[in-house]
Amino acid sequence: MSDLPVLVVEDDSDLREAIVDTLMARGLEVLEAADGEVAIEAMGRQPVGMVVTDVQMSPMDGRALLAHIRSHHPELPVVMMTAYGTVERAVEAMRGGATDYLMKPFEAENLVDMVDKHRLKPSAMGGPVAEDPASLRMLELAARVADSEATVLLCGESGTGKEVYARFIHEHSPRAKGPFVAINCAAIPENMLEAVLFGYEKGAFTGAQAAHPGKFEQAQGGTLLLDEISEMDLALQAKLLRVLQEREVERLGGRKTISLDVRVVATTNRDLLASVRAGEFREDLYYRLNVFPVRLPPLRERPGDIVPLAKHLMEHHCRGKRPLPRLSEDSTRALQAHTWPGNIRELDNVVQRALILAPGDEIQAQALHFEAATDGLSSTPGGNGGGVDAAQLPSAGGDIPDGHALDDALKDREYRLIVEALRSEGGSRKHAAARLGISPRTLRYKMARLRDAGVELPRDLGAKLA
Ligand SMILES: Nc1ncnc2c1ncn2[C@@H]1O[C@H](COP(=O)(O)OP(=O)(O)OP(=O)(O)O)[C@@H](O)[C@H]1O
Repeated sequence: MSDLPVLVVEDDSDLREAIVDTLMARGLEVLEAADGEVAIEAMGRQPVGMVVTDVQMSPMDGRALLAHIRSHHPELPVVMMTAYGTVERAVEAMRGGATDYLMKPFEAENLVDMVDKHRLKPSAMGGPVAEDPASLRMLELAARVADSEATVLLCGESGTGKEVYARFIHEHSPRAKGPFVAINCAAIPENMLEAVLFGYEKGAFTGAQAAHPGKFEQAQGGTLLLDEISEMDLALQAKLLRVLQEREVERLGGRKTISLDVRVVATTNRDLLASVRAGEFREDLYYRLNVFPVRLPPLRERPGDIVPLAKHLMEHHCRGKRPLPRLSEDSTRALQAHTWPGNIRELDNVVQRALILAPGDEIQAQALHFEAATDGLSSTPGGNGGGVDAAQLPSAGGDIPDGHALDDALKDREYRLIVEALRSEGGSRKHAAARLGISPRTLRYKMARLRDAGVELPRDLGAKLA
């Protein structure tokens, strides 16, 4: 999505015009209002990325506007413009929850710096698409917490965008210039995870031919994302807790401790508190990670995002390859009617399939094939059980990747076997793994790899451990 507009609220029309012109000259989208009431109306019509407001206005002044914003959009950045010499006003504004203040008269550069520093920039660096009010609230929250050093725990179903939000938090934090290092705790074999996280010295174990810094060290000065933290075994959880408490790490086989300056963001698609109750996750680690929990709602709870996300994903996949097709009205309706158990990852798969099936300039509903396994059988408009009917493939010149047919067929077979095994064992990973003749860890690993490859496992499966 494009950047959210900056809302300028000022009753002095000359000053308002000057501010608006200054911001527009920098390429920013701007909305204007002459007092608090008009500003609230404008915010009701469309989301904004920041408010710059005067204090003294009528009928509704800046203080009342700020109070309204804090109760309706708690995380929206608000900069108050106060008259020179009224320091008390500035203090009062900050107490009322203003993000910052500008003392009048101010230079154009000060204004621009202030706006650049605080405004929400969802489109920057592939940031989250957020159009639904629920997503905007989440984005505001993420922007607010980004500014702090707090450990963040992002919880949400698989495919809701936890990693996207983790990056957003990093990119909007004072550590943005530092590294962002991600590690998927479920995708690394158990016996390797400790070495990967904490690093090792040469000879620490068979095969350690050279010293290697761990992910914690690699993230120095930046952010470390511990993805799927619930999948870490209890012994390693204890070591992780120690590292987080002491803020220092010791490489495997090493003797010196290395001080850490790393902000940690963790994600989970399981109810971590339930894992604590079940004795699978350490309570002390849970509380250490849960300093600032952010829940990412499933896509079905933010319907206003579905079409903007579909367009964003289409743009992403078409860039440099083909002109962007339109979504027909019936396909828009079908997208909105689906419940998206696999969330945005499922939407991405649907979009990619549609682009293959509809090489023209419009995507019709029959090109939309929803995941077969998500709701048992089919939710495809064409009622084909979710599978792609060969008759619907474009005859020639279609954008079908070649050279991966065997690979895809094997992945497909593996996926089906895993789903079948999980189904027959009522979702128990332990028993499904036994049925497949592999360890539960390997099953978890394969499931994570499938997810990374964009394959969504049915939501009702794969959540139980025993
Ligand atoms: N708000 C968003 N805007 C744009 N793309 C998004 C958004 N949310 C998710 N995506 C895309 O959807 C896919 C899944 O997102 P992501 O990997 O962040 O989900 P997740 O919740 O971390 O999933 P999992 O729990 O399975 O690891 C990615 O391709 C990501 O780029």
